[in-house]
Amino acid sequence: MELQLALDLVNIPQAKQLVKEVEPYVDIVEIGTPVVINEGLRAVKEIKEAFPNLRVLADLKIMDAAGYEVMKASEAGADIITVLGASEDMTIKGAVEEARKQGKQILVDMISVKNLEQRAQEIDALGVDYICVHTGYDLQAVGKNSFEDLLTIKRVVKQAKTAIAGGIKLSTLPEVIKASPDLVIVGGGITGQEDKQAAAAEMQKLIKQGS
Ligand SMILES: O=C(CO)[C@H](O)[C@H](O)COP(=O)(O)O
Repeated sequence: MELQLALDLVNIPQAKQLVKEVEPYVDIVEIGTPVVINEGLRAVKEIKEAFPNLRVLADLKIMDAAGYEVMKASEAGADIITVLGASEDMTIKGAVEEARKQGKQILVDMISVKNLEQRAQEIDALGVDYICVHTGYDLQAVGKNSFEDLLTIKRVVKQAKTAIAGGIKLSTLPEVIKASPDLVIVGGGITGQEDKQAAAAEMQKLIKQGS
């Protein structure tokens, strides 16, 4: 089980400072969608250059023209690029094909997918690297989480690694760990804490114990 730090509400200097604080405790750094919108793929490039030992995920949430976008994110230094599970199969296939050419990985974000069980099986057959259940900020605001969805994909996904994102905190991490996802993605649960290093360290400790 690995830990991914999601950076969503920061600029590039703030992102660098944050990663510096928690670097020993995380496996992957996510350059979140809002950061890419604000700063462009330059954010991916700068973080990868500053922290070459960490894997960097570009959360592009690709919905179309995946080959081109995966190529651009790869050129910027991303190791993993996200594509939406709600997109067409040919989009996801295009993403996987380009990622293979570039030696990169694809994480499919299942945010807003209604027929999760069936869609996860279809996407698993397309050869993606990760399938991630995700409760976005808007549904988190009305008290939703993805814990049940994680159990669903754990049951049906056979090839891809499984991941979970959306509002995970230290208090809810044990429940997540029990379901044994391959990847736990945490944003505010670390970045919103006074002592970010302590939060990340504690999370890594729980994850290692549960692995
Ligand atoms: O992709 C995202 C929002 O669309 C976030 O990066 C993801 O939800 C993790 O952040 P948090 O733990 O704060 O919910």
